[in-house]
Amino acid sequence: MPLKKPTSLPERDTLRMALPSKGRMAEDTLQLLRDCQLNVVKPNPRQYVAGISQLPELEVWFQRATDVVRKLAYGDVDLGIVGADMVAEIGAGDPDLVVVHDGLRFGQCHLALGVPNTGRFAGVESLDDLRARFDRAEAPLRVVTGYHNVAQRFFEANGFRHVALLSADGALEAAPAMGFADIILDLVSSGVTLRENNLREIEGGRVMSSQGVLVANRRALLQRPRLLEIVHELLERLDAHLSANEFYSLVANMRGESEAQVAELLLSSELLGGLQGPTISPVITRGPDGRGAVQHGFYAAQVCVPKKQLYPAIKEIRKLGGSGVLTLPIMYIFDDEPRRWHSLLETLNLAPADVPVQ
Ligand SMILES: Nc1ncnc2c1ncn2[C@@H]1O[C@H](COP(=O)(O)OP(=O)(O)OP(=O)(O)O)[C@@H](O)[C@H]1O
Ligand SMILES: O=P(O)(O)OC[C@H]1O[C@H](OP(=O)(O)OP(=O)(O)O)[C@H](O)[C@@H]1O
Ligand SMILES: [Mg+2]
Repeated sequence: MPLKKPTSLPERDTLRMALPSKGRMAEDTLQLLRDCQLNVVKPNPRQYVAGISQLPELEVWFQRATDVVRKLAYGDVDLGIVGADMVAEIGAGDPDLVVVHDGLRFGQCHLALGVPNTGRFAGVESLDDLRARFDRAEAPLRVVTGYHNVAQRFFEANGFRHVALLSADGALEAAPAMGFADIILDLVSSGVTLRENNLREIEGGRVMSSQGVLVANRRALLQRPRLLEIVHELLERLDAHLSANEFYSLVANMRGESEAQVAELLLSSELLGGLQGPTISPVITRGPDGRGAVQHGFYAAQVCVPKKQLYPAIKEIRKLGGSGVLTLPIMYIFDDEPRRWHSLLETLNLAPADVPVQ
């Protein structure tokens, strides 16, 4: 019989965060935290508890992805990092789970139906086709998946009435060829596994997209002293790193009559407006007397551009008379207050004044 969820939080003095112990998310989670200057120190590889020196009151527990969500739901851990797919499957509709950060930009994949290219399913192009031809009481559609809860909701929402959900612990893509199932519902990222197994996605067959998310236990957020402060710090560090990762900082020499005129030139371009407009500085060179002298008609301009727009931005700078463009990575962008912090406070019905954070 399943254990009923306790009505009060387990008593303990420490705060706990669960991270995936193995699989694809494990190393990327640790790397993300390292990128935020948070080093998880694991005394030895077989040990399941670790610490982060910058957050001494937080214990880190390594758990299988499914257990990260279960333990969050029960309040045995207060925070966790896991794929959104796992939250949907294991924690669906649980009011105790609060997604604090919904886009950690790793573990990107989506859950989708995989339908055989050959045989009875060869002509099925869309979910509507699939329902019209294979949702039959006399021969239910056999779907193998590790995501029974997600699958059940998806098929119900899409009007299927005769689906048999089957289980397997891995290599689901082999099941249709083996004759064990008709189609699969599994994670896809590059699509190679589907393709190599003679399966394909169909129109309307995408179930949900997923990436790493930071999740918390709602009651822990409200009742455990210091947890909200730690969450605030995590959100600040994560967003500072994740948003910096999207941009390059460019420094270029620009010809112009004045700072204002150079600024105007740059602002005339959509690409070069920067995050908050460009920064323009005079260029100082050594004069004949050995002292610094302002070089007239020359300015250094600094702008941030999206990484994907790097080359168009450089062409634009040249078009505006710029030269010598230095391209620098940005480590962190600490903005005023993370947008997700405000959303979290709203979710918890708290006012900013209730949570004094530095
Ligand atoms: N191909 C993929 N590309 C990107 N992310 C993925 C991919 N497969 C899985 N993930 C993400 O990683 C999480 C963990 O999956 P993974 O397959 O590494 O572990 P697992 O299947 O839970 O455990 P095990 O290694 O024991 O099978 C998934 O819940 C999902 O969020
Ligand atoms: O679209 P692709 O890039 O090919 O990735 C999809 C595959 O990745 C996952 O399996 P994984 O490699 O984690 O193996 P597993 O079944 O042992 O978990 C998933 O279950 C798919 O089989
Ligand atoms: Mg897997």
